[in-house]
Amino acid sequence: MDAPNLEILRQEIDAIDTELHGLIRRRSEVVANISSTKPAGGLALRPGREAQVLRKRLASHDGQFPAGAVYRMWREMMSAFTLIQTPGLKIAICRPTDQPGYWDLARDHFGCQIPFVAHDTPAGVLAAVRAGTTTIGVVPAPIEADSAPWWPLLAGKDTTLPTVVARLPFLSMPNARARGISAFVLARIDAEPSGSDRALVAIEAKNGLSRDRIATALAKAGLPAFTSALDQVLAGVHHYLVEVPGVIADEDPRLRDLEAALGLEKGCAAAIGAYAVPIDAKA
Ligand SMILES: C=C(O[C@@H]1C=C(C(=O)O)C=C[C@H]1O)C(=O)O
Repeated sequence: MDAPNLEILRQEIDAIDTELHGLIRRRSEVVANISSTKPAGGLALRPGREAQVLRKRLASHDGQFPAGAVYRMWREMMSAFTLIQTPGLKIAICRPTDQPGYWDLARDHFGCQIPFVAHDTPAGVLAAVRAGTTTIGVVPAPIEADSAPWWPLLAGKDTTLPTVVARLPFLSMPNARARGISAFVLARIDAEPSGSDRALVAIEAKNGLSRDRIATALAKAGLPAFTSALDQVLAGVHHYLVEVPGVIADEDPRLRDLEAALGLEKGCAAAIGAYAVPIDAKA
């Protein structure tokens, strides 16, 4: 068999690149049309839709080119399109100097175009997100050992409080620093369903609640069984973070039934957001 003609093959690559580039510019025009339907001055981010786009790409991918590279190309593209639609968009990241891994998580997700601002604490990120509508926050995922957890604060009623809208990594990257860590994305928009999601419910109680008691109350309220739960005692008050399948709006009447089933006052159970189940979590 004759050796492949490099000149011809490279001409083919050039033709493919021209086509790909043209498609990206065409996609940009479609995004501009979508953008014109969105309210001005807001955050043009649709995390549920983005998760659907990515799941579709990864489900239909095969061949030698790494799925992670496809994923990152789409993340770069979608983040640039979010930036084009959202003047003033910024990412506030909790990135203590000794934990660079969170920066990698945020960059793998939000790409290289959106300005990033580093903060030392989740409280700093939360303040930045609350200061305007176009700052998205990235904070470490909750852990039980945390002495100053950020998530109980999201249960408040203040309109500047953000919700959890995504969990990172959606797909982990092989060369990210500190693999195994996760982060939550906070934004001042409502969480939206992607088809496979986890809703976060924060519960505040004066007295401790057992996992069994919470499980029974969830069932009584017609809510799904929890997939994870963690607790924290802050200034003598017990806080629980319960994850259940789906997306729950804060006005969902099942939250009021949950409070009743737990013998708590109205407002003690709050939906604080939801995230698309990461690809990694299913593997
Ligand atoms: C294009 C949109 O805006 C953003 C960009 C997206 C994209 O580039 O595919 C998807 C969702 C949004 O975060 C949209 O809302 O569909």
